[in-house]
Amino acid sequence: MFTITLQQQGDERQRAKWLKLAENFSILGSYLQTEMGHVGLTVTHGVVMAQLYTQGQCMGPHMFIMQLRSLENHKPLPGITVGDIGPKYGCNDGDNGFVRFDQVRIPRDNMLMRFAQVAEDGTYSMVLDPRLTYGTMVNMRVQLTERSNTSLARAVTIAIRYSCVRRQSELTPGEPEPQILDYQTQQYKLFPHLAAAYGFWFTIQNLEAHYERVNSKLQEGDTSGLQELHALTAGLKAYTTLEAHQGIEECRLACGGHGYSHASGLVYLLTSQAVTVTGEGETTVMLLQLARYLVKCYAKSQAGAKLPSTVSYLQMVQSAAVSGGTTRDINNFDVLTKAYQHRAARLVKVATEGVRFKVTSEGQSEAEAWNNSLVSLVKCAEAHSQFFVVKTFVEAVRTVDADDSVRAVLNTLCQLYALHGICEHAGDFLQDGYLTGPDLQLARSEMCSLLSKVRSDAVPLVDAFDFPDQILQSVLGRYDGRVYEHLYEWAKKSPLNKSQVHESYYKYLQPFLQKNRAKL
Ligand SMILES: CCCCCCC/C=C/C(=O)SCCNC(=O)CCNC(=O)[C@H](O)C(C)(C)COP(=O)(O)OP(=O)(O)OC[C@H]1O[C@@H](n2cnc3c(N)ncnc32)[C@H](O)[C@@H]1OP(=O)(O)O
Ligand SMILES: Cc1cc2nc3c(=O)[nH]c(=O)nc-3n(C[C@H](O)[C@H](O)[C@H](O)COP(=O)(O)OP(=O)(O)OC[C@H]3O[C@@H](n4cnc5c(N)ncnc54)[C@H](O)[C@@H]3O)c2cc1C
Repeated sequence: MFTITLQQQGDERQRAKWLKLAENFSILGSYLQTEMGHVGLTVTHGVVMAQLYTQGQCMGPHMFIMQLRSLENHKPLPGITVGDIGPKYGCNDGDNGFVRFDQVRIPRDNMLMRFAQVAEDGTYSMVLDPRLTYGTMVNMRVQLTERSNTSLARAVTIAIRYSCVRRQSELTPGEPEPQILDYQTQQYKLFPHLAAAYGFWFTIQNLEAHYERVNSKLQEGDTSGLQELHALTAGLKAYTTLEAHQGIEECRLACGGHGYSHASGLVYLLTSQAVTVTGEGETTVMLLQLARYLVKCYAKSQAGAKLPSTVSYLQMVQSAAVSGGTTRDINNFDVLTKAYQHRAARLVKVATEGVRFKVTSEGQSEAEAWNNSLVSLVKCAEAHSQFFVVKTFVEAVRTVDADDSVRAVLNTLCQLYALHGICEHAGDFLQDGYLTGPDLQLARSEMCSLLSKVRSDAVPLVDAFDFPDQILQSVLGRYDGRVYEHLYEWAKKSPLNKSQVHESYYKYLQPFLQKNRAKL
């Protein structure tokens, strides 16, 4: 973060001034908060998040428009050093840069003053909640959740289509090689991600509606929903971006050797997904923002306060003895939702009590206790986010406007998503005896039955995402399935194939080979 000292001048007609310039592209902007921003070669201006000092006091982070380059010749302005940061893991079409400010002064007018203002005499005043300054990040986190799901859906489309084209080995001796999608392991790799893509889609509808509700209240000056929204978006951003990233990598691996080629389209998807895991708030940092909120809410509920809707379940932490102990209908949506609710509530309780115990019984400071509880805090935030997805998915398949056959397929996907999560995080559900060993055994075998149920609908389910080939950009995931002809065509386009004998042969290989042969 940067530190800005304001020069006292300017007025408040900011929107009229800046929006006019931005909207007709007279200036190009970047967001400069953390240590890698889009400022390299293109932009003329940046919105800098910096500590505001006025009348000798630090008022915390605020946003300022900084002109970085001359509008005449694009050269950096005095005191500003700006440039490109060099090649990255992905997103190399993005213009990420570095910038350094040395004794740069800006007019007071350049401070974005919607939520907090500095008067000409330096007096600071705050409108509404200072945390509104972070609002852009909330919006971007909703967008990244949406974007991640699109990327995951693209990856499963590619991998499932290719798995119907690719035939390998013998399933039944003497029979033709099966499509690799008929192998249970291939289904186990791909179908939970297909289910997640559908579950996340419904979750995003819910999240966007929640965002719109809070945002319209904010327009009226009501900030009461801000913290719940921030926590929810931070958690879902962290959870879905990472799940999508891991899902895309699994899809890539499931395509064997061709998954390693750029022709698959999966390499691009993977590297561009990686930025969503880190950008706009790194996963652990985001989960800890949510955990902070969950811990506060749990404490409030213990004191008898009513909680907002997405965390109201924390008021009902059950003991396993009340609810667990018998084998149950593990496919039932109520059973599944309650299991996830119990897991999340229990892990929030464990994390909160862990922090408290360290302070009260071990004499640790609040900060030490928090740091020594980070692993369980992250875990409870993950569990909360996954519970939100399961609950939303279940509600959506129960209420979706669809005919019975479509609803049946969605039911199967929802059960698969929830059962797969239980098998993956079995320890969380078993630890306090809420689910039992026999429950888990049943969950695993039901999950495997669901895999073969999804098999017959897998291709229509990915076709329903409706990605045209031009968007999918994948030889493996072509709608017409003509993978091998087009892999050959794709390979032929490599610049190294322009001539039958590459120029490097004459320059390096021929002399090398001739020298060796002469020694024989
Ligand atoms: C082509 C692919 C597309 C991908 C593009 C990717 C491009 C990437 C762009 C970027 O990355 S832009 C930079 C984005 N930067 C971040 O996301 C930083 C992440 N860090 C945070 O968000 C931190 O929380 C913070 C905002 C830096 C604040 O940290 P700090 O330690 O100062 O404050 P805290 O003590 O954690 O929180 C104080 C208070 O504020 C509340 N809060 C925090 N964030 C928000 C928010 N977004 N909305 C509302 N409220 C927020 C937090 O809950 C605390 O509240 P209380 O507990 O005190 O009530
Ligand atoms: C391609 C790309 C584009 C970007 N574009 C922009 C942009 O346009 N504008 C902009 O402002 N920024 C941009 N960023 C920066 C991005 O916002 C940050 O990289 C991101 O928020 C993570 O912060 P960091 O890099 O400081 O990581 P760090 O915070 O240094 O994280 C490194 C490690 O430390 C851990 N860690 C950090 N803090 C804590 C904590 N409190 N508790 C526990 N563990 C912690 C993290 O979990 C992580 O494991 C971009 C990043 C990328 C990759």
